[in-house]
Amino acid sequence: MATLTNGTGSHAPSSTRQLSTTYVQDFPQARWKVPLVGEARQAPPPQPPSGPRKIEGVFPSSTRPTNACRSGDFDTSYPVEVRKYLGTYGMIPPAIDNYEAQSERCLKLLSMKQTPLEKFQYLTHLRATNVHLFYRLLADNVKELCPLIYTPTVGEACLKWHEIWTQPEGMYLSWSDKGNLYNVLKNWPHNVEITVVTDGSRILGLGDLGVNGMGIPVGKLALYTACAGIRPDATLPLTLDLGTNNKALLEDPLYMGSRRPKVTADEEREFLDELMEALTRRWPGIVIQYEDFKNPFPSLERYQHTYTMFNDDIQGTGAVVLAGFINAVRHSGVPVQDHKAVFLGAGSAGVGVAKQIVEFFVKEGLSEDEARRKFWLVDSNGLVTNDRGDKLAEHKIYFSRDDNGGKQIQSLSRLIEYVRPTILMGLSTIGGAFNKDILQRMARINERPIIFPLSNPSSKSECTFEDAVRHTKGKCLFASGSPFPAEEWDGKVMTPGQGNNMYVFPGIGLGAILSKSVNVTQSMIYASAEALSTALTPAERAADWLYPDIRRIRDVSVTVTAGVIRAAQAAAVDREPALRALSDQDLDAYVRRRMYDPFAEPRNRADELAAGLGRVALNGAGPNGAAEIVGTGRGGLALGGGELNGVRGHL
Ligand SMILES: NC(=O)c1ccc[n+]([C@@H]2O[C@H](COP(=O)([O-])OP(=O)(O)OC[C@H]3O[C@@H](n4cnc5c(N)ncnc54)[C@H](O)[C@@H]3O)[C@@H](O)[C@H]2O)c1
Ligand SMILES: O=C(O)C[C@H](O)C(=O)O
Ligand SMILES: [Mg+2]
Repeated sequence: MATLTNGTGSHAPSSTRQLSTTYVQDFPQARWKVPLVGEARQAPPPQPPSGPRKIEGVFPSSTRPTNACRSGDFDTSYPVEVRKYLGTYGMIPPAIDNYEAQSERCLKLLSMKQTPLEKFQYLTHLRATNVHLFYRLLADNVKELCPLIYTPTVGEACLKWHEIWTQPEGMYLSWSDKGNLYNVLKNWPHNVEITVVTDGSRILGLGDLGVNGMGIPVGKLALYTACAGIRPDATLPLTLDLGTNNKALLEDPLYMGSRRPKVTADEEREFLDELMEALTRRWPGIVIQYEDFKNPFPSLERYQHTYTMFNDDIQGTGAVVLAGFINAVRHSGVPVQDHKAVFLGAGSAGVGVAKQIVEFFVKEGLSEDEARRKFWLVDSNGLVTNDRGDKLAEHKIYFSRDDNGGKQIQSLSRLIEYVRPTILMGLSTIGGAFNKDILQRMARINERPIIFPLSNPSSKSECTFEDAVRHTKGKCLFASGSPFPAEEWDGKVMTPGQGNNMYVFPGIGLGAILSKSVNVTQSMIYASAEALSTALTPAERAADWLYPDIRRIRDVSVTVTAGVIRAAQAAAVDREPALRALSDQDLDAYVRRRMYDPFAEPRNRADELAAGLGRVALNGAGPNGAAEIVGTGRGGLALGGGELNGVRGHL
């Protein structure tokens, strides 16, 4: 049987590489029967025979993979012989496209879709029908397409998931599967290196969406592939169906999750205990990213020292905001020790970010207590203080103020006058909370106010970039969670930073995979922030940017990955000693080599075919007479005379 390639591109030399038979997006329904406890598993479906493929015109069906929908195999850039090799000959329109034609067709189709959600649906369809083309298109148009497959459009897609769902794209594990999770996971046909898991209980700033939250793991993992080159078939989007308290969804006949209230915290913990064990038994070495859980602190504390896992909303967000903060502090002209921060929102992201910045202040020479006291956190009950009279959630206590002199400040504008902060962060899910008055106050107090409205999606952003520029008269140093267009002020184009964890989680995950880390340590998270903060070009810095151009995200992810690997080595949690000996330059090159390149896919298939040529020679001439294959890189493949990677063959 053809086996899967390693998900990060850690292939054998291309000539001996074997073909991936199926892709995440296109598994056959019949294989998805879940065995009940004690029930014998369904007999596996017939597999293509192992050993070299026969290269003979159209393959007899017995030698073809059983799943006829291997989406990457239906690439219209494959020449006739590759199509025959893959068993897709006759199933694709006859013309052999080059990438330019493919891209033009896709972008035309995309432009015909009226709304972002329709564009999201088209791109979902493209991924399901030609996964490599989807990633080629994404690589070439990352700035334009990311907002359509990820934040903010993914938020709308999650709200409507039960109405727009067309095909499986990941796994759902239900409360009723408890005790049987490992068996259910066995249904997943691929070798998984990374999973993103959510219980759907806090999807962006949109609240509890139950299994509609699946859009988030799907979107995050698409970025893992696009930004960090983790092979699509090595990623597993995972949604826990543990009930929902969203009444509207529970009453909606189209809702696709269990119709039960959310399980208790204790029950969820038991479920997660089993899940963590099952995932690592099924795929030893798997990296597990927690995403969009309502209260993610207990699970992070419980698993971070025993599994290779991290929480993106606490740690990834902390890292990405720290990176932008480091750059903003440089541009602000205010010395590090003189900064003071007001945070609207004291949840997983707010506290995660504040803790990460505390670590930075400490590295800059402040004592931990001095650093902690630079933060004034506000939640839905006002300023978080020791004497507020309510029982504070565990994670807020560290930042709770004891110097408020008995005063409980509930208005953000009064708090700003009281604290006179240099930094205003928004992680509250309250769209528009940074109104004109707030922004003007910040601009009166500071020469360069640092304004980070980080809530997602755009409708929940505490302010728009346009408002921030206008009401601070172009003085703000700005980053938001969701993307905003550039603005002009005083004849100067101002570009907003996107303080979204998408800049770091791909590199954290890839770094953990490549270094084979046993844990994801806090030092690895911190390293991702430091690496990101250094990844700007001189031109980007000169223009006061806080984050690198998103179009360079693959290069940036290499830098972040390398930083994470070095931190894993320093913490001695790595299990890939060979990487320790590499120079920094060689480590970068190694990371790049391991990344999936969707543009190389046509060539990879041709390599496989070329590798089969020896067998053809043994068997005699192929059915099409003499032909040669030429690789044309991005342009796909064309039949004709020439050489491919030094391999010259006749069919
Ligand atoms: N930019 C990023 O990369 C990024 C990363 C993670 C989370 N986020 C966004 O941050 C937001 C919060 O996420 P979270 O995980 O912390 O959620 P959470 O539910 O844990 O926290 C929300 C916080 O906001 C507070 N809040 C709610 N209403 C308020 C009000 N009227 N005034 C003041 N505070 C109020 C809550 O009390 C709570 O402390 C979400 O919109 C999420 O999408 C952004
Ligand atoms: O999903 C995002 O865009 C960022 C973040 O993880 C969030 O929860 O908002
Ligand atoms: Mg999140």
